[in-house]
Amino acid sequence: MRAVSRPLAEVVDRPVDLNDVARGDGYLFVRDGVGFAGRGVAARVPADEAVEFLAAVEHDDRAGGVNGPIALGALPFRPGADAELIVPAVVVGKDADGRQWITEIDDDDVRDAGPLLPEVEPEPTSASWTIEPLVDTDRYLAAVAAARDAVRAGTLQKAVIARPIEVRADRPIDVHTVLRRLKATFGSSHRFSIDGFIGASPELLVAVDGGVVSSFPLAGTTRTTGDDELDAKLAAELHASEKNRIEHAAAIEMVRDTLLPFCSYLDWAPEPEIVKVANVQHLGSRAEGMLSKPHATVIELVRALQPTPAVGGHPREAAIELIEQVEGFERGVYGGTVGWCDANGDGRWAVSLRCAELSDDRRSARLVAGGGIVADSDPLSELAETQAKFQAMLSALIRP
Ligand SMILES: C=C(O[C@@H]1C=C(C(=O)O)C=C[C@H]1O)C(=O)O
Repeated sequence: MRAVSRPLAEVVDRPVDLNDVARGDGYLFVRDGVGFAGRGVAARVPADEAVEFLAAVEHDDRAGGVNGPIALGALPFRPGADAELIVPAVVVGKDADGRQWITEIDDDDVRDAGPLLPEVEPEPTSASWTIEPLVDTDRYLAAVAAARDAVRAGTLQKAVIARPIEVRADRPIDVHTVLRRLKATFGSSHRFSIDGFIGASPELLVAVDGGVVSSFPLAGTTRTTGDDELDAKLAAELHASEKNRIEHAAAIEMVRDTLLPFCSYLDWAPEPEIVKVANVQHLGSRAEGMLSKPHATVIELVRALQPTPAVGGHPREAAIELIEQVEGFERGVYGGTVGWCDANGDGRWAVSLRCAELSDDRRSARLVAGGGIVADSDPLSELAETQAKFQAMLSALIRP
């Protein structure tokens, strides 16, 4: 397989929005205008073989030092689960320095990727909607209580309990329109679209960029209200809350302990910061370090980290066992990770949160949200937290 990369300006003479390249049938992974949009499928490869596969592609880099072909996709919640990544036939990339390029797989048997930009604007149509819990609220509340009791009994330090809902529309959901809305409201979150799996995750699991590794685990949540003064007060309470500090510590300690053996050094912010998105605010702790040489690929780091206690719990095995016993549904890709890698093993992976899985006919979507449970967790407050988290996708999907 061969690939050619060129400056985007050689191909298009107008500004390109990655959401328009991906639209309803392509691939997207972007945050703050930096990332990729792809079209067409050149190959599907097992995630653990993706870096090797890409390294075997002959890359003619006429754009000068760009990533070249990439593989992107989603890995399920369950650790080590098989997953395939997609190598798009055409990829438009944008980096933080403002460079824009296009990489095309130059192969006869690659499926037609269609025009790079849409011929028609998406039409934001209105529809009527129903929303239904897929697990009874009582069952969810009992699951939270069971997790809390397990922590009180000393079996666990923390477990994340989630619940699914289903949104149904009377006409197909237009993914292109939804992606544009997510960009408008959640521009700084990792926005993704992969075969009907769409979302806007605020949480970076891990990124590798030329030997530099970073991670930004989030855990501990409060709401936003639209009133900046009140939001600041809620943020201060979150920062001071013992319960949320315990939830947060479990997540960052695991991420740090997992990354350290791969690193020559790793720096941590001494205090968590507040990460505010449109619907909620979190405690987050940024980490950055240098990988030891020869350095691990981003896929190896993803496999080691995933799931962190931000979505699973601590200890991991006991938490996953409890989750599977009490939650009452299959998580699938929720709580997994979504991202991309290139031939050098660089890449960026977000935790699969604030997301929706669309049905093949795109008339329904499953949304899942959860929260970390510790000894002092209150089931009804946790229910309210999931409702706040659902707002991210609900506000992008539902426009009656
Ligand atoms: C589990 C979710 O979010 C995670 C759990 C958090 C918490 O318990 O406070 C915060 C951010 C995420 O790491 C979700 O959005 O479904």
